[in-house]
Amino acid sequence: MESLQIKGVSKTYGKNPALNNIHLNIQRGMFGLLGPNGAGKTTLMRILTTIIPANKGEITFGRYSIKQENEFKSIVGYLPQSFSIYKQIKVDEALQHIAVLKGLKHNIRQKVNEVLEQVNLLEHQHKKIAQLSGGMIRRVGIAQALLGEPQILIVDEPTSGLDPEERIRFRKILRQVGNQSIVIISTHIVEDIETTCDQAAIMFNGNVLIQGNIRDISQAAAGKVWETTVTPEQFHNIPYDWNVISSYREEDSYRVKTLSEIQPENGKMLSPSLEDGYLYLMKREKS
Ligand SMILES: Nc1ncnc2c1ncn2[C@@H]1O[C@H](COP(=O)(O)OP(=O)(O)OP(=O)(O)O)[C@@H](O)[C@H]1O
Repeated sequence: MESLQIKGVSKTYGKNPALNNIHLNIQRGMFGLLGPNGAGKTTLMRILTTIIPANKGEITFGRYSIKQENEFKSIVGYLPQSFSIYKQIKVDEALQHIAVLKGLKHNIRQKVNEVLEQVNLLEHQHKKIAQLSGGMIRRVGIAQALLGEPQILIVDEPTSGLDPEERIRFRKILRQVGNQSIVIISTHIVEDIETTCDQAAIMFNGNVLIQGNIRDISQAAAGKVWETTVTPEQFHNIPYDWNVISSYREEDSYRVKTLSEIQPENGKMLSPSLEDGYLYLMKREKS
């Protein structure tokens, strides 16, 4: 099975480095790119979509190389975070127009219907974009990215701004696409990755800190996640260096989850989640 191979990719803006010698090997399925603002995720996605060139490195997918820009572009679909579309046009007309711009020549109406079906918008095809909710517009965004049957689909901040129901629906659509193609989602919402992805990479300051399956990344925090039960008074005076990740209110106490190299008093060790692994790696990099 072909994989997307990113080898030694670097990018600077003027003198400022944005990506430092990135290596990633991405297989079919859902792949998460996780990192805080400024980590370099958008830069990497813009390189993959050939919007900007890398300064160094190689990117290939089977016989396709990013050096043959137009050919490579034809196998990539992209939904940018800032996807917007003219509001006074109907859904099907908008997609037919985009299909032509993408260079599709035959059976355009049928191909538009297929992608509308994939994103559950077939019944809304004759509505104007202005009549759709934010979540539905985002699904139109996925539909346009799917035109041309890309082998690699890249989605930036897939669920930001969506309500919980639409978020779940959107993740489901991405997972369906991930059965046949590579889907790369870039986000700082850990839950998006935890609920949809098989594999992920964590980026920070232009570097890949770790790549692997979700469990492996979670394990970065193994032996460092603790749960302690405290009184309300103790809870309100928790020192900053406890590194509280989350807390749950019980009837007359609080359960507090913390990140620590050493066992806190009465601390019970927990098995780490992806968020714990991510927070641990961030803390390690920043200290
Ligand atoms: N067009 C640009 N010109 C100059 N510097 C840029 C440009 N785009 C990004 N950068 C810088 O490159 C670095 C990586 O930014 P990038 O947008 O790729 O990160 P990100 O992980 O996508 O962050 P965010 O989640 O905020 O979009 C940052 O230091 C950013 O300031």
